[in-house]
Amino acid sequence: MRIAGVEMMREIDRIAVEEIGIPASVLMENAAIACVRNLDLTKGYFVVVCGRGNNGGDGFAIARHLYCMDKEVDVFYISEGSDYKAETRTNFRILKRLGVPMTPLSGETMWSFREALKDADVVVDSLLGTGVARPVRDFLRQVIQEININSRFVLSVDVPSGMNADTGESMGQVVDADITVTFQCMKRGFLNYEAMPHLGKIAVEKIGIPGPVEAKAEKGEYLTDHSLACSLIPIRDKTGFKGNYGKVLVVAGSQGFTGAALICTEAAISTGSGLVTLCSREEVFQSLVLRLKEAMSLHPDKLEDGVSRADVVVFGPGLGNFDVTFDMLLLVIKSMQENGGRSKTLLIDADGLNVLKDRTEILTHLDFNVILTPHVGEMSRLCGLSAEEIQKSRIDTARSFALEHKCIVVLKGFNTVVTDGSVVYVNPTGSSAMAQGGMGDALAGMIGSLCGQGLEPLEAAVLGTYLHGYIGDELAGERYVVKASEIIDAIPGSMKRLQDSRK
Ligand SMILES: NC(=O)C1=CN([C@@H]2O[C@H](COP(=O)(O)OP(=O)(O)OC[C@H]3O[C@@H](n4cnc5c(N)ncnc54)[C@H](O)[C@@H]3O)[C@@H](O)[C@H]2O)[C@@H](O)CC1
Ligand SMILES: [K+]
Repeated sequence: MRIAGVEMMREIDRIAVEEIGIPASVLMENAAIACVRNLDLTKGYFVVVCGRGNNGGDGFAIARHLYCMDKEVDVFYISEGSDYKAETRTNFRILKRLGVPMTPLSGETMWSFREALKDADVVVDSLLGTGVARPVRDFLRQVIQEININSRFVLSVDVPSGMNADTGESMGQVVDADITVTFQCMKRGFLNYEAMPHLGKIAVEKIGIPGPVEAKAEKGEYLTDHSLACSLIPIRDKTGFKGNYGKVLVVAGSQGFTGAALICTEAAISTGSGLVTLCSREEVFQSLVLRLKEAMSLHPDKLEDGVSRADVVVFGPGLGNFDVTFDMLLLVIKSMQENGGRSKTLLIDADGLNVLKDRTEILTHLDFNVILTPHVGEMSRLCGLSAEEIQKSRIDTARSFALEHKCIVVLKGFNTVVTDGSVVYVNPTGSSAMAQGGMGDALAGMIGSLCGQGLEPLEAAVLGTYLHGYIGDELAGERYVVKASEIIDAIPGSMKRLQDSRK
């Protein structure tokens, strides 16, 4: 599914109407029907609050549909504007002629508006959509406050009124929706954490604009679809043997952090790697060897040999933020440059990222694929921006870092951003039930494993993140929190189910 900002939505609309010839009134009608589909029609009394733009026009059309269904509907509108666009005016006039109760909002009608909001089973918010162009002040601000204080359940049409659909920021006052029915594409601003409390559940509804029209205006930003993730799961050949499914070398684990090494290694095995080897720091090597079953072990003295044999190196979980970790990373990089280059992938996670602070230039001229999997704190150390700055612009931060350093960035957190600098996939799965130590180690092992099984690094990162969160969501249905080891146990079953579901 594509992600769009305001300018892209306008362009999609323009192409659909002007170049393809789809009447704007058809789009508005489809938008209204899509909203009605998301309303609880067992309810009887609806209040629709309409602004002056086409968002308001959607609201007038929604009110008509509800009226046709014999629902009790009250429409409140900002004012009868001579500036209505044609489709909005048409829908306004139809309602007038039908005799649907319509009240212009003003100081005098505020009392009856408030009472209607309190009585309504559902309030439809179509005051402002993507066209919010200036700070929300004075009267409109008061109208939004009344909606927030008095409503039982609010459906926002396209965008919670007062929210900037590009940034997710409040323009002064924002409607608190229970559900936001947004049209055609996921709005970019909805992915900012600041926006989330206002959005409620998000339903992205097509309104009759064909995919190729969207594609003409697109900016290479997508939400990972379930169907895309399912299609990426590698098909295992009946005659395949372990050598076909990738040799993954995990370089992980030091004193106090042996769990990270084991989790990462086990995750790679459970995701389907043919051969997984763990190389740990000397002081924990012996104890870790005893705990490995399917995986092999490699003494750190043999690191170079191990790298030369591996297809993928996952470097960093639990290695410690020490000079020796940086030295090991340099050794890995040198060995990968000398042995195989292009066909190999290096995934750097956790302490592998921490030791890159102020040294990221070493990533820029490598012959092989590099994937970085930072959480926001690690990203902050890598790029020098504060955590707050990054959280406000997660997509842009990840994208520009990936472009500059010629690598793939997986910026973890809710709505993990996966990008190679050219395209962006935002991951919709996962939740704070997964916010525990070890989760990132599991993700690193999963992505590394998928690279070794032949997926392009970007595909591996997209699928790995999706799967990781998807399994977490499945488990969180029955648990307060989900442990990394539970994710690992569930990987093979979930991959099989998802793969079978595409048949
Ligand atoms: N393909 C599309 O893009 C479609 C868009 N539709 C709807 O059209 C909406 C966009 O319509 P518009 O561009 O007319 O924009 P809006 O309806 O979002 O708002 C524009 C109106 O609000 C006023 N306004 C803006 N900021 C204000 C503020 N802070 N305080 C007071 N008034 C303010 C403007 O002067 C203008 O009259 C979408 O959100 C969607 O709901 C649908 O009708 C279907 C098709
Ligand atoms: K709205």
